Parts: sequence; structure tokens; C-alpha cells
Amino acid sequence: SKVNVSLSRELFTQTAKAFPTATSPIDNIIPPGGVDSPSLQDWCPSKIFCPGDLLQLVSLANLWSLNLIEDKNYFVMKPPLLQTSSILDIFEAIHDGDHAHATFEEIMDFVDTYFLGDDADLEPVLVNAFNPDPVFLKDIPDPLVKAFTQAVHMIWAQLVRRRKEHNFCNGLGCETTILPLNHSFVVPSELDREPYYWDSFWIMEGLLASELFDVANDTLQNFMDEIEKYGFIPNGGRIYYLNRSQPPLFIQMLHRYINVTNDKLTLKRALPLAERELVWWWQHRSINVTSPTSGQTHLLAFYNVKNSAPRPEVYWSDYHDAAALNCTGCFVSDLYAELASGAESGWDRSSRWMNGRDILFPDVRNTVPVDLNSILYRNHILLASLYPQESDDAKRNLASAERLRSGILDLFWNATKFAFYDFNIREGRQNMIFTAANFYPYWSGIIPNEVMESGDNAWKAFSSVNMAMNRWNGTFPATFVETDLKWDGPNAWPPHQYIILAALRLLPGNLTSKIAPIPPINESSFALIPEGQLNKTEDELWTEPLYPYVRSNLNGLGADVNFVQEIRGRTVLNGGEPQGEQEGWGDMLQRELANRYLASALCSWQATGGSVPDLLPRLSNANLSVTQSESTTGNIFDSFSVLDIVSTGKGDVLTQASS
Ligand SMILES: OC[C@H]1O[C@H](O[C@H]2O[C@H](CO)[C@@H](O)[C@H](O)[C@H]2O)[C@H](O)[C@@H](O)[C@@H]1O
Repeated sequence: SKVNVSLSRELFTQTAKAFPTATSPIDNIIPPGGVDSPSLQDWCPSKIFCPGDLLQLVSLANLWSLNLIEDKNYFVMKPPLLQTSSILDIFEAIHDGDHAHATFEEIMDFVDTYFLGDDADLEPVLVNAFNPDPVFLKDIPDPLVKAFTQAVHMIWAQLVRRRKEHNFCNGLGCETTILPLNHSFVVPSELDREPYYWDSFWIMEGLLASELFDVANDTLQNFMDEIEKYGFIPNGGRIYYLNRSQPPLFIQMLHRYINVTNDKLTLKRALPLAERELVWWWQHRSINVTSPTSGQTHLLAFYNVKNSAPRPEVYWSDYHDAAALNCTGCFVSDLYAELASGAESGWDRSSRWMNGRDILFPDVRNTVPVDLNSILYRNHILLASLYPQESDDAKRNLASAERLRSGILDLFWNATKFAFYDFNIREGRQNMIFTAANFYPYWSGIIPNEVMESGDNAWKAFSSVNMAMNRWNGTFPATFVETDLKWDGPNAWPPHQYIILAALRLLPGNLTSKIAPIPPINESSFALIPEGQLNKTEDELWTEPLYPYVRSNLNGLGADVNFVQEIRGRTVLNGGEPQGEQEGWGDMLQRELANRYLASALCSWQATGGSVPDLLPRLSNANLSVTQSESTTGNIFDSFSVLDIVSTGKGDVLTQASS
């Protein structure tokens, strides 16, 4: 899938064109039950954009299905031209009120005539004092890497928006789905045209490096306004996200921002609001879990959204998933709650949430996630550090962190497999699905005693990263399970690479300073991973495509296609140059993973038309036609494939200039 990231000002007047033009009644395509009204959601009162008859009819007509890449419902981004009561009257009259037999054309006419282009409620913001050459670029020695990084830096200018006062109803006020945000914000991509909560953590890192301090401050101010108004930070900046949050990274953004800017005024406003956000998580998203090993009960956090209708932004696909549900004793409303809870986790669709259930019916609300609790642990630690050292507030946060730390180690850590797993509440045990979330505790500063004991043990905990580098061409996958879902392998996501790099960096040097072990003769890097850690046998893992129709071996030395025989175990292809003969494995894995990430971002950009004068020529049209990129100038994708560094991840993947 692909979308050109070179946005232009035209974007703001651009409308997703409706399709098809058929005059057939829409009931031809609606699965059984399609004419039933969805259950209304008290947290989402709009009669146009929240689950209800109007949204259902327009969404199920699926007007945008063919000319856009994924299942996003562009209708919910279109401000109406009339006040709600008039829109509802006109809607009632469609096909003389016999909506079940309405035609595509009638629905399309309704949308095209009475609604504006998607995003008409947003406007671009010109970034003041944009520095095309920020200091961090000076530290990049390689000219090509530097030029590519600068090209990415330049994309900021196209991603900053603000809410536009919507005054198309003669001053009487029409509805719009964008939340009343008072400050500018950065949208993550050309398709996700509102601020997103957890994306903003990485956006903040980028803004600070790019010296866009005002935009960084605006990002925090919007979040603080949201905490004041709603008590929490919603998943995204639209009304249909008001029933859920996303991984709570506000405190981490704040901490980073304060460290860089020392902005005392913002800190003063932020501290009570940061506390308030944490209270929301502990009041609304916590559960007592008893450890099967220690017998102790811990208060931990989980994702748990109240929702009993399709998510407005992906109404069609949620509705169809529910219609396809074939189980006895399960309820469609439960599925809708699960899908919304998955979205709250940031990993909206993933086999991580299967918990032994059917892949189509996630079990998010019975899963206590290791990453969420690690984030909250780190939040308490960082928040404590923002108060005076010996203050009660600092001590209170440190005590909360300590309680969480003991819960994380007790429930998620598996000392036999040297890995962290999510905890399945229904079955009262770890779920044994190895995912990139395993690395969050290290990033948050939690290192189990067994890992601290020796360098050999620490290696066991990170040996899967070594295997990924040796076995595949790309970075580290979301999970080791292959599905068509976005947050599964072989998709690899930038946030996970960031977390793994940070986790490696935080390991004490004495644990990581030895050179990496090498596999026993004729075996692959898989042999260095503790038995059962991945919950997969070696031949169940993906093999790297080498030439057309030729793949690497399922197991043994031939599976490690990137292993360089002459310097066994010391380097992998596309992993950069080792820092001397004695480079420790901690530095080695960081170097390899960072180089692989860069290779994935740069090569997929080049494969979709990216070029740098004198350094990286534009590919020929014949080459670009392979990815249908003859008219694009380079895409920055939001996920990659571990098997192919020139490719985006599969599933409903969008471009995401901020990652
Ligand atoms: O596809 C519908 C879902 O879209 C969002 O999720 C994805 O994009 C977000 C923005 O980049 C990202 O934060 C998230 O991790 C992605 O899975 C949205 O957050 C979901 O709520 C929504 O249902």
C-alpha cells in the first residue's frame, strides 16, 4: 500500500471522491442485520457522526472503498453545510424514508451536496522560524544519511495544523468532529488527519530535535486542555475517540520537553494535570491480579473500553467483522468493546490479543499488558523527578512506581524463558505470545535480577534481536505470528525499534561488553535463544526471500542469510561497520538495529520515488512502476517488513511522516 507523503496545500481542499456511481440499492451489499439500528453510545452524542441510523447508512454504502487504501471512513471528517436538524430532515427523506432500499447514488448525493471536503475543519499552520539546518544534522557524518534526514526534517512544515473555525451555517454553528483544540498540532500522516496520543511521543522527540519548540509546547498545551476538560487524553482529536485513550505517554513527553527547554511555566501548569491523568488510569483502567507464583495481588493497568457499536472511523470493517462472527455464546457488543480496547492499546489489530481465542475476536480486556504497565512505571519515576527531590509528591510517585515494579516482575517476567509476557486474566497465567512489548520493562528501567546476574543471562534476554538481524533483512517484528493484521509480523513498527534501542542502551555496560556469542557449528542464531522463548520452532519462522522463488533455509546456518561467515557473529549485512575487533554485543545490536531501521526508511523512500541530487538518483520509471510510484517523490511509511527493506508493512498501513 502506498500514499505519497509530499503533501501540498491543496490537501486542505481535497475531498476523498465517492465511489461507485451505481444506482443499485445498497441493501445488496449489506450483510444480514444491516438495517438494524446500531446501539447508541452515550459518550458520543452526535446524531450525524456517532453510531446511529445516519452514520450506519452512509458508512455501509462504503463510498470510499476503491479509491483509498484502507477502510477508513472519510465521512466522519466531513463537516456538514447545514445545521444538524436540517441534515437529519434531509437524511430522513432519502428514498422516501425507505433507507433499506436507498441507492448508492442517493447516499452519495446526500454526502456530496450537504457535506464539505474531509478536513475542511482544519487548516495548515505556517511554522515560524523553521530552521532547515538544525544542530542535530551537523552530527551526521554520512552525506547521504544526512541528506535523507534533512528531507524528513523538511516534512514537518506540511504536518502542522490547527482547528479552523467552522462557520459555514451562517454563523449558526454546524457540527464538526474535530475536538475543540486551542493550539496547533501535528498530524501523523496524510491519512490520519488529527492529533494522536501515543504518536505524539515520537513526534515530540522529532520536534525537539528539529528545534520546533513552539509546536512542541502547543502539543503539550492541547493535551493539558484535554485532561482539564475530559479528565484524560483521548485516543485522537475527534469526538469519536472520546471513549478511550492510548498508551499514556504524556508525562514522558513533558519530561523530555522540560529537559530540553527548562520551561518552568509549562511545568507549573502540567504537574497537577499529569497527576490527574494518572488518577484516570488508576480509576478507570486498573484491575487487581493475583500472581499464580507468589500468591500476591497487584493493582495493574489494562485496556478496557466501554463500547457497543462499530468504531465510527472504521465503521464498515467493524460492522462486517461482527456480521462474520460465528460463535455461540458470544455477543457482537463484546466484539465492539474488544475492537475499541485494541485501538486504545495502540496495537489496534494483533494476534497478541488472541489469548487463545479466535483471531477475529480479540481478548484485549482479559489481557494485562506488559508495555502499558511499564509505561506507567516510568511515568511515576519521571514525574517524581520533576518535583523537588525530597518532596512528598516525589516520594508518593516513587512508592507507586515501586509497587508497579514488583507487580511487573511478579506477573510478566518469566525467568525460565528470559522474557516478559502479557498476563491472561481469564486463565490466570502468562499468555506466552512473544512480542516487541517484551522490551518495554528494560526501557522503563526494570531489569530482572536474573538478567543482572551475568552477561550471559542478559544476552539470553536480547538474543531474539540478534536472530532477527541475522535471519531477516529488516528490523524487529511486532510479533512472531504471521497474520494480515497490522500489528503482527512480519510487520515491523518504528516505535518498537526505538524501545529496543533504548532498552539496549540502558543495560549496564558490564553486562553487554563481551563480543557476541556465535551459534554452535551448523546451527543458526536461533540456537542462541532460550528454549521456548518465542513459542515457535525454528522452522515455523519466516524465511528470507533471496531470489524470485528462492527462500533461505528453514533452519540451520542457511537460515541466517545475513550472517557474515568470515567474521562469524560479528556483523550482519546492512548493519553498519563494527566498532573495532572487540565491540561488545550491546553496541553491536544497537548499531545493527539502527542501521537496519535507517535502511528500511531510506530504501522504501527511494523505492517510491525519493532521491537526493548528486547522491541518490531517482529510480527509472520502469523500476518505480513496480510500486506504482512513477509520480511520487518518496513515501515515509509507518511500518516496514522484516523481510524486505524496500517495502511497507502489510495491512491497512498509512504513511506516517513523523515516525
Ligand atoms: O484504523 C483505525 C484506527 O486508526 C488509528 O490507529 C492507527 O493509527 C494511529 C495513528 O497513527 C496509531 O496511533 C495506531 O497505533 C494505529 O493502529 C486509531 O488510533 C485507532 O483508534 C483507530 O481505530
